[in-house]
Amino acid sequence: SWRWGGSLLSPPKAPVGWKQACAWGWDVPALAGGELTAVGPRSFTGEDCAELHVHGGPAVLSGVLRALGRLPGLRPAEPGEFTRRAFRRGKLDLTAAEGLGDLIRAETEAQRRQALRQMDGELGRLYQRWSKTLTRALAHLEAYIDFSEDDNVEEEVLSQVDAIVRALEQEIGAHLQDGRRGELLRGGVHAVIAGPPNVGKSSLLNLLCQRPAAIVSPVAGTTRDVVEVALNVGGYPLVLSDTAGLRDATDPVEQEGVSRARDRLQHADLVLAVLDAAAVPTEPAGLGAALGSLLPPPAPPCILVLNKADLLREEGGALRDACARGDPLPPTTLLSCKTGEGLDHLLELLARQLARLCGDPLAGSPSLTQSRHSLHLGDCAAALARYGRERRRDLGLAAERLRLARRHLGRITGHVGAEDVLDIIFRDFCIGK
Ligand SMILES: Nc1nc2c(ncn2[C@@H]2O[C@H](COP(=O)(O)OP(=O)(O)OP(=O)(O)O)[C@@H](O)[C@H]2O)c(=O)[nH]1
Ligand SMILES: [Mg+2]
Repeated sequence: SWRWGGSLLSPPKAPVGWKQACAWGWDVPALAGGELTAVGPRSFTGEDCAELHVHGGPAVLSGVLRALGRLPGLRPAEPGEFTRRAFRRGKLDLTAAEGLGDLIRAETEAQRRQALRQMDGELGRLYQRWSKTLTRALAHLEAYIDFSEDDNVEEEVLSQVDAIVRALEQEIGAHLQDGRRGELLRGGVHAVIAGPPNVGKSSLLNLLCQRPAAIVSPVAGTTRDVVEVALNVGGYPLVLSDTAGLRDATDPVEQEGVSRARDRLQHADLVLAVLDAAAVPTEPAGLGAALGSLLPPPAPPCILVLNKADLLREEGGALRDACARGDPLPPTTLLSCKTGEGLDHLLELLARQLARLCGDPLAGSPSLTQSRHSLHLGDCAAALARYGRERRRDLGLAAERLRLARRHLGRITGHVGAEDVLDIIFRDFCIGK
């Protein structure tokens, strides 16, 4: 196959070899004005590949592509075709392919690290290990079913299988309950700026993204639509939404804005609750009550921002003490969107919360990164739980549960037929990879 910069030209049935190209008398190096590398089976796809290294100007690229396209049997690659071929030849499993897709799309350092780890196959190896454990348990169970009557297989084999399945069920359960760390890091933490009208929510959004993304005005009820920006805070991806001020609005358009704000709050991973520093109680209990009336429990993780600190007079000292004391408050900071005072502290609190939500992508066992994985793992855990229930009644049925659990694991890594997901996964790749 021919690999050309960002795209692949390859006939599906009759790969064009280097010798064939030479037989056509096609002087590739001269055409490309650069070097040609033919790689053996140790290439990305596992196939013989040729890479043309040429100058990257658009005219040169389209000229070479046009020339290649005129050769019989050559065609541009489908999106993700390289990776699909690598998968078909067993060079990588589905989780690694997904990791590669994430790596291509990674926008922050932490995302890059997580994707790289997945692409290296760590997540795939974890699921493979579980799959092997299940295969072993299943083999023992089947041996018991087939041979226990001849007394060749001891009764205790059954309790060993039970113990293996229970341990695996627990391990999968713990993996599933990781607070969606991997998914949050992959898709970005969705944080919502919420608070009463006119406290400086839109000013805060603009300050954090360093541009006038949202309209700011002294009129209470200015923001109605949700304004969303994507940010990189300390290497972690943050999707920040500015929302309408929460109040019992009479204007129907503002009412719709408030309803959208509440909807966003319900799905938020993190809330930046903004209050006017000059209009809040100065002791922690009173502050906690003000926050509680804004965000009734169960509230998502939150940072309390007391804005307009530049307008504070003598009450500033007491508020500063309250912020430093914390408990019973969430992480709290004084801020002035006008002067920038307190911004460093807010960014520090934000980075800390993001690190807590997303975790260290390099620490511990690799995180679950896709809802596709959690779906299959959930089904796998459910099958293991049913094994526990059915095992005393019907060993044959219990064995079938283990087979089913193993199939679900196999669908994550692609070792069991997963044709329907293949199209979706590889379609999402950039052309040529
Ligand atoms: N002095 C002072 N004024 C501020 C500060 N932050 C915002 N303001 C002013 O407060 C007013 C309201 O600011 P916005 O950012 O529009 O407030 P909001 O919370 O988005 O308001 P709504 O969209 O109406 O809910 C504007 O006049 C801002 O200039 C601050 O830190 N200090
Ligand atoms: Mg606003």
